[in-house]
Amino acid sequence: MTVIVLSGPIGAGKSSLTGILSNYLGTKPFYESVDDNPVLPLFYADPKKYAFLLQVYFLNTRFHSIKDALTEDNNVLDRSIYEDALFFQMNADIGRATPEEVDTYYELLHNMMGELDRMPKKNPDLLVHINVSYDTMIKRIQKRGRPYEQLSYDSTLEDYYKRLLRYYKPWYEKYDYSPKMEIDGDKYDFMSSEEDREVVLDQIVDKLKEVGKLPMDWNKSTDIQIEA
Ligand SMILES: Nc1ncnc2c1ncn2[C@@H]1O[C@H](COP(=O)(O)OP(=O)(O)O)[C@@H](O)[C@H]1O
Ligand SMILES: Nc1nc2c(ncn2[C@H]2C[C@H](O)[C@@H](COP(=O)(O)O)O2)c(=O)[nH]1
Repeated sequence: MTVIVLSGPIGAGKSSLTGILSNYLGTKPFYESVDDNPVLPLFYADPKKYAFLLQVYFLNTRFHSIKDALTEDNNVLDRSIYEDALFFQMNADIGRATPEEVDTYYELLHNMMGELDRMPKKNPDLLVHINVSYDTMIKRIQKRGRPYEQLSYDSTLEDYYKRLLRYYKPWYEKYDYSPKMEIDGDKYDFMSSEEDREVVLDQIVDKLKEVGKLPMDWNKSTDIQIEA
């Protein structure tokens, strides 16, 4: 069994690369609950009121996905549960959670992570982190077009997104639950350029070989599923 998780800021390309990668490797994609998430639009309309509820919602859905992913066969997840605290801490730091909500959240997170420790497989096999600059992030958010994520919806979103990028750098550096690698999301347009897509997939395949999750002589034409 091999579990790959994607990480990165909003609009970095996680869902897109999850689809491309799982299709390429012949594995199952697991997507974050976004378009069917009833709390997300509420959060963007009134962040202070809904930050805690949204976090509990995401934590719950992420916990479900990761439990499935860690018990099923090979798969790719479009965001890691390890990013959950990054989002909540950032929101708490800008005054969107009470001290009681902060304490309750961390206790809940601790309990849930304790449950994961009891799973036969505790951690993913590889984290693929997509790095993007602020300009790229905004272009992609515009391209995707969710109204409540647009800068025109709320003038404080510029600061929120810039802050999010600042939180991601130390988060990635500290991350040590599994081997990890970075993809340059500014440089590679893996959506429209076949050449760029190949480069990115090659980088991931090379890393999977390096960490012993693909045979060294694997190539797509051999059509072998990633190794248990
Ligand atoms: N590397 C890329 N090059 C060009 N467009 C991209 C790239 N990655 C994602 N996109 C586009 O940006 C938007 C956001 O991508 P998405 O995969 O939803 O990001 P995330 O899941 O990280 O929030 C989508 O419209 C997608 O087509
Ligand atoms: N406050 C939080 N917001 C979150 C969290 N995880 C995702 N999100 C938001 C950000 C986007 O608006 C949307 C989808 O995220 P993508 O990165 O997939 O575009 O949901 C979170 O934990 N807390």
